[in-house]
Amino acid sequence: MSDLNRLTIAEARDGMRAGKLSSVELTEACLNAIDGAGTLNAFVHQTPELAVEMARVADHRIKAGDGAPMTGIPLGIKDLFCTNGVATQAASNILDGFRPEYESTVTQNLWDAGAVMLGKLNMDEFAMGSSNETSAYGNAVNPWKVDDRQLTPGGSSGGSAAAVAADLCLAATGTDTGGSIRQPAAFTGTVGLKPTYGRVSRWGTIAFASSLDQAGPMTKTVRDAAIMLGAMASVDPKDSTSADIPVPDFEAALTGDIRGKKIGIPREYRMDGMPAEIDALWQKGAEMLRDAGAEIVDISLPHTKYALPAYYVVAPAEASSNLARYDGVRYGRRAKLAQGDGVVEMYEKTRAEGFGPEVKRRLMIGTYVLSAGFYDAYYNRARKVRALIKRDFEQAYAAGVDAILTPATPSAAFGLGEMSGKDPVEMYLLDVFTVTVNLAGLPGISVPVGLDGQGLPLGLQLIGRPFEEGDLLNHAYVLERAAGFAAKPEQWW
Ligand SMILES: NC(=O)C[C@H](N)C(=O)O
Repeated sequence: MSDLNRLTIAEARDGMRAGKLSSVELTEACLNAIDGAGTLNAFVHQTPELAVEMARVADHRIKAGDGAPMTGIPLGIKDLFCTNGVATQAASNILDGFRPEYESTVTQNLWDAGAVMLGKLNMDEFAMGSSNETSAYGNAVNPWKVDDRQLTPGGSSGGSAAAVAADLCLAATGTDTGGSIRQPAAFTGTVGLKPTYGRVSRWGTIAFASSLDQAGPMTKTVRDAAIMLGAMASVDPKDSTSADIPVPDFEAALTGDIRGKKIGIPREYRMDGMPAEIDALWQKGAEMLRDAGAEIVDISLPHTKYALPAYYVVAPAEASSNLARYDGVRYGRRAKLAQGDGVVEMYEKTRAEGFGPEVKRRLMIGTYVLSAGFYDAYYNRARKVRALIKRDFEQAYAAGVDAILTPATPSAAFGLGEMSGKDPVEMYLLDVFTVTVNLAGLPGISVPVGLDGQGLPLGLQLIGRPFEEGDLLNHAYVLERAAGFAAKPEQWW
């Protein structure tokens, strides 16, 4: 079989179980694809020897009849997950040289299930950004391209999205604080699932904004997202926000039957100036779900317009606290000091040269909104707005809505460099459809549904009830099948 790297998780799993291919063959196909894709700058640290070793173990396990659904599946890991002995930098210079002495719960769960690590994936620095351009490694590149215009794969999990879209791995891990899984998935024609807050352990995942961060799968299909979430999720005593709710079989929830389900279309998401293409795609998506037997209802989420400002207060506030630990003493880089420099100069110089401009901007915003005179005016007010946003969703679900359909992004992927130099708020506006879901702690999934006029992928977002990822995935599965999105980027790299 050639092009094994193009397989989905489900196809590879079934092939390995049937003895038609081995994990070593699959892993080697991915390693070759990675070698040929340097221009995409998706993988930033590779672990080829470890990968082949893990694949060998997986093959033995499958032969012994001890395989799990993820056994032998080669994955890319976002650079935000701590991996024991393997460089982990959160795409920041301040973590240059950091090799964790422990494994994040998410990656440990994946390795326990028999998955294979290919290496670490590019991202925005500390997951702050929507274009991958804040990465200390330089940005990853979207495998989709129009003429000679190179495009962003989105962010912050842009390396993960690029790697999955270009078939460098079968799937990848991502994290999502305000849209970092769903937006890059939409920009690359892949599937990205942000689980309910608390479904997946945050232990060992480098923190950005702890009350919003959630890891999830980035895959080629909805079925793969269901399989991979099952392996990533766990009840973890090491994370106090891990929910004590058993992990069900998400794949079994993919019945393809959504007859009688109620899908909400929130009127506040129909923004002024929304491109006609996005609006048309949204309507088409609603029709697909209606044709599958669901009832489409108009709903109101009245506090939506306050979500972005609330997010860009809460997230930087939490980041300023979380990133205080990078002081040149405990992790990664320490600045060169001059004669007579004391500990304060060491902190200052290390942080000044270690953090990039976007991270510094957020740390300053965060410190400001938490400072004595402004705490009530900004931080407390944002927390109250957050509670109202959460209540909007609760009311919709209490009224019988099963899932909510919205666009995933306000546009298709934009050109690299097109946003830089502009007001940073323009980039923040791209998160308009996704941040509400993090503020409310809900599960959300981006599904590729169509192409824009230039031939670039566009995604729709489905938002589900808390801890009902199975039902959400089933809605996404129906949408995926109806849309029949089969386009792939032409290989130019
Ligand atoms: N981390 C994320 O979810 C991405 C979001 N655009 C942010 O910069 O905060």
